[in-house]
Amino acid sequence: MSDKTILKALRGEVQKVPPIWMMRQAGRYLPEYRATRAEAGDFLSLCYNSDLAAEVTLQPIRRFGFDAAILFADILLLPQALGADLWFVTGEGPRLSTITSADDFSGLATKDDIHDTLAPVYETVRILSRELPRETTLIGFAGAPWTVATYMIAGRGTKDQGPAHALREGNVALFEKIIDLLTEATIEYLDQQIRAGAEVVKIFDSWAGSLKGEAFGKYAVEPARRITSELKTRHPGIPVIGFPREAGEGYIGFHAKTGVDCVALDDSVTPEWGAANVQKDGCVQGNMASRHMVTGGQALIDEVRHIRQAFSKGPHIFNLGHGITPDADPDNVSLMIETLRETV
Ligand SMILES: Cc1c2[nH]c(c1CCC(=O)O)Cc1[nH]c(c(CCC(=O)O)c1C)Cc1[nH]c(c(CCC(=O)O)c1C)Cc1[nH]c(c(C)c1CCC(=O)O)C2
Repeated sequence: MSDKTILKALRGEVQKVPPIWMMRQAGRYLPEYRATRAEAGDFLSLCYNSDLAAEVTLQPIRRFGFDAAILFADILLLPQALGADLWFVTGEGPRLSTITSADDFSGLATKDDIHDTLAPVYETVRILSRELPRETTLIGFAGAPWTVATYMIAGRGTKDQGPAHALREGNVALFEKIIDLLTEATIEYLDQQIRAGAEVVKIFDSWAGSLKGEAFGKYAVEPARRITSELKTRHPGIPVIGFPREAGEGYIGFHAKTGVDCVALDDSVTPEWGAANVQKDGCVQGNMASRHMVTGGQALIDEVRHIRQAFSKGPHIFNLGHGITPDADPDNVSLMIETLRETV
């Protein structure tokens, strides 16, 4: 059994000091990231340059000594591998060709055609599994089908995921074909990441919170369950982290319904609520507000201690509730880690 702290937490061990990593830990708040990104040319070129993608993955490990490294890539590389056009508009975010008709859908590739495009990502994973310190866990990831579908249908990020909800209500057959294709392609994508050396995989469902009631069950829970169960059949024991962001009540029972080993919590729930309602079923990850990485000070210190204490009775991986933002101060990241690791 591995003694890596992240893997221990995922096996359900309660540790005196919880392991820590941070969503978007490789990112624009770090000067060394901005330099490597400039060397690559643009964000997508960085994602597909295995040496430079491995380099930016390692930067926050060298600087801060996090317990886990997350593969540097993006959830939108999978739609690109399926044939969608993808580009990033500086200061605005991603743009994609849209999928809103049966014709658009029939132009997409199949789940087995994705690997030529994604081969550099698998190579990044192989480099990282050689170069990471032995105590650091390597996390692979993909977007959840619903979240990826919201970008493919709208062609961009949306506040309320309106276009995806409209398709779900107006043409459920087409909508479900998109979800099925993404579910199957995600299984193949994560399978290859695991073969290349990912020790854990995380499924990012950033827009799960806009699915309510039955729709949450069908399009957030069920795809996560299918992906998790198939990966665990192919790779017995592979730990899976689910992140149905802003699911609220939907977090309750998510471990059991999907089979994930860990549920990542955003900061719209309190750690006390998370401990009582979610951690009782298994490991949780989270959930400090990202703004503390901008504001720092005593409030940051108090909040790290508060979260650590609230989750101290069960398995816990310390993290933010969402990604760190470009305006964050790296010194606040150091302060968070020092505070967490102080003995109490
Ligand atoms: C929705 C989503 C995307 N990408 C991702 C999600 C799900 C998680 C979340 O909700 O944040 C996930 C993601 N994106 C990135 C990673 C790498 C690993 C990590 O450090 O966490 C991961 C896991 C790098 C990235 N992905 C992106 C950046 C910034 C790109 C840059 O360097 O300019 C990084 C480091 C770009 C991106 N990628 C995406 C958007 C909307 C944007 C633009 C917004 C922004 O600029 O922050 C799609």
